[in-house]
Amino acid sequence: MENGSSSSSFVPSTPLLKDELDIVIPTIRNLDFLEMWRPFFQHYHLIIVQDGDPSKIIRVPDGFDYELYNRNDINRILGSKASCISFKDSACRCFGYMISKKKYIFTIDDDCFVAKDPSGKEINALEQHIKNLLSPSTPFFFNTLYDPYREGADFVRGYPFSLREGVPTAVSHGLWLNIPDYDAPTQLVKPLERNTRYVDAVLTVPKGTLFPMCGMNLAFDREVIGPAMYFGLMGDGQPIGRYDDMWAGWCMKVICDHLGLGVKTGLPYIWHSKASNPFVNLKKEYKGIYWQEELIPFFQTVTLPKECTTVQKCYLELSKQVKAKLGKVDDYFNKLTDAMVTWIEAWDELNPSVNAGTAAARKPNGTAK
Ligand SMILES: O=c1ccn([C@@H]2O[C@H](COP(=O)(O)OP(=O)(O)O[C@H]3O[C@@H](CO)[C@H](O)[C@H]3O)[C@@H](O)[C@H]2O)c(=O)[nH]1
Ligand SMILES: [Mn+2]
Repeated sequence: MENGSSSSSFVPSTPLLKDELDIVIPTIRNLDFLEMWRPFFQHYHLIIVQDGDPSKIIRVPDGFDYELYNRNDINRILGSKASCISFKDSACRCFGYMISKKKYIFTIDDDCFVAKDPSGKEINALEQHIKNLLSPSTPFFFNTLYDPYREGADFVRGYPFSLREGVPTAVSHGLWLNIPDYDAPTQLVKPLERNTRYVDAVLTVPKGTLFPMCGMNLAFDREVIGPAMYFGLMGDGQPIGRYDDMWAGWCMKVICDHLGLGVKTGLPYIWHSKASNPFVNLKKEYKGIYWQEELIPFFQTVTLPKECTTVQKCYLELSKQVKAKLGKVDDYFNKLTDAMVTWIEAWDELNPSVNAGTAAARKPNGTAK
């Protein structure tokens, strides 16, 4: 493991959650992209998860405070439990979630840059994620004026007052201008399509609704939902890739719904600069494209018993249901359920004190059960 830092003469005003948030970056390349993020990131601690060849030297620009973990570090720290951390896939990023000691995580890919809003102003994506996480969500009743807690908005007429307190926000899911996060078939059919549409909105994903969570520009409350953010078994030696964030998003969402926690999507945007190879992506994704026609009905019908009052208990119960109901889809899911259990064991080993997910389950009227 490598630590890096160098003094900076600039004395910043104290950025929001400066000492309570880690930025997790999975990478196989040099991190020159950080230069563009410097004004927004340099006061935060980075956790760099170096994938692929551990002997490769990853260059980190001066002036950032970071810790870097390669595969040798992961194997040394987790021992046999390292088997649950993917290799040669961005799913490795979840090791950064586990090793962090902070309350919040923001994860970003190294081909994501600072985007501009329609006025031409550079978007501080991290600041927007923090705002999203620090304000409540409204999963039980849809507000047609979008985020009611935002400056210049509110709950509209007919919105039940008993629900206006909202619930704690566990996840903030950001979006991307330029290269959209399309699956390989769509990439192949629409190779030149670029996302130029900036939608100035933050929405709560309603309770009971799943969504395709992308890991490119994502933040979450690690103490509330961290153990559910396992990015699965992908990449080297696995029959599937590019479903890491999707798997985590489906598991996370059913657990958030059960515990009465909120998930937001929309702002902030980042500028996604590089389209990965659609043919390589098709090879990684193709099993996922047909498996998910069985996975989605499974997640849509999952129920967790009321005894599942922590994220860990929910996750272990979910792993049992995956084994029982998806093990017959493909033996991969039996391996995945074992890895889900290993992930929780490793999480609890590295984080003995934080008993995540103890947020009281909330009844629809917003009061604890
Ligand atoms: O083997 C690898 C490949 C890449 N990385 C790092 O992961 C991110 C994403 O890589 P990249 O931008 O090349 O790929 P995308 O197709 O754009 O990624 C999106 O698809 C999802 C696939 O799971 C992913 O969550 C999305 O972000 C970069 O930082 C690479 O350096 C890696 O660690 N190992
Ligand atoms: Mn990318």
